[in-house]
Amino acid sequence: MNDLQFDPARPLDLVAVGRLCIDLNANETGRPMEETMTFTKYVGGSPANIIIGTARLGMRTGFIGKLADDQMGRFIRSYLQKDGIDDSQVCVDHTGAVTGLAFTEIKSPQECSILMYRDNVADLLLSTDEISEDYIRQSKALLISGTALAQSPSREAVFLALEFARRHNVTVFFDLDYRPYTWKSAAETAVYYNLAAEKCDCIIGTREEFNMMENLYNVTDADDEATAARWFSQQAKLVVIKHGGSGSIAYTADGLNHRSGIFPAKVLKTFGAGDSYASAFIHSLMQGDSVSEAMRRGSASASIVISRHSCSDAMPTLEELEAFLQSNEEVVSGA
Ligand SMILES: Nc1ncnc2c1ncn2[C@@H]1O[C@H](COP(=O)(O)OP(=O)(O)OP(=O)(O)O)[C@@H](O)[C@H]1O
Ligand SMILES: O=C(O)C[C@@H](O)[C@H](O)C(=O)CO
Repeated sequence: MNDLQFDPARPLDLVAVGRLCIDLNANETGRPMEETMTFTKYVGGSPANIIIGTARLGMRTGFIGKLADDQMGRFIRSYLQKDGIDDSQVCVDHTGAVTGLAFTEIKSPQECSILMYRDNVADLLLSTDEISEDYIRQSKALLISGTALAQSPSREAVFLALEFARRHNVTVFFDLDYRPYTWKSAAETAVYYNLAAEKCDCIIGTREEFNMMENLYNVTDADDEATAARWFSQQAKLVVIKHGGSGSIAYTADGLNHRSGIFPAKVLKTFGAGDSYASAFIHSLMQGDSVSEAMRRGSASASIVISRHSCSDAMPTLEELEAFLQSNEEVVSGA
């Protein structure tokens, strides 16, 4: 059982804060970036992908972020609007900052990588005066994502959003979303991740991301239970540790753990797995499902997205997810 509370009187279900970017995914798969000639453009950035996923599943969503004043920024805004995501708190930079670009290389289903262009990006210029307490208090839940903590002023903006969420009993989900290229040093990264995580109700990350927070370098046998216990001594009521193709494990504050397997997929590329997992997991939990059911749905959504070309556009609708669950079996191997 999890103790997360969602106030039914709030008009919004989930508000995300953080980066809105562009993914340029290689059209020619099975070859290195050097030989890739064409790419397809999609909205990207982990919190953007997650909010798109939850909107597709029927949640009432909003986004707090900053866009570049360029064609890419306008493309992102119109995409959010098309999916019914409230963009009233998405502001526009006027200093000449640019939209972050992620070029993806799909050498094989197992060998995917991302080449980032993130100098002077607009998303990291979100500032505290662009965070509305009144907006945050209208939502049942807030999603934060680690990359927004990498630099000021975005870092302080996220901490202010966290403070407003705490003040108004808005449940906070933290998707760790650790992207090393955005950070200066491992020690600095861990400090800010820990400061944020101690204020969050539900923490979702891969084993490697939790290792980073615990300053465990080159450790292959870290203890999931000890990790969860560390966060239960703070604000957390639910800790989800993902193990890629081996599934995931969630811990609840009552001392129970819940294991999920995977839905075998015809993998096209692995990125986007985490974001699609998070969106269906959060949606399911907020519908009142058990933690185990939420994990099952997260795994199913991940399986759908890794078999498709994009991360955002590939997010399933509720009908697609239900149909997938009807016709596919989860395989549990033990995370
Ligand atoms: N090869 C796979 N086949 C089927 N499902 C998978 C596979 N890899 C991952 N998943 C599903 O996706 C979930 C999240 O995967 P993972 O641990 O790779 O997250 P992540 O590293 O955050 O993803 P991302 O690559 O998007 O950053 C897993 O718990 C699992 O349910
Ligand atoms: O911004 C990034 O780090 C890349 C994302 O845009 C991309 O969609 C992804 O990797 C999803 O997990």
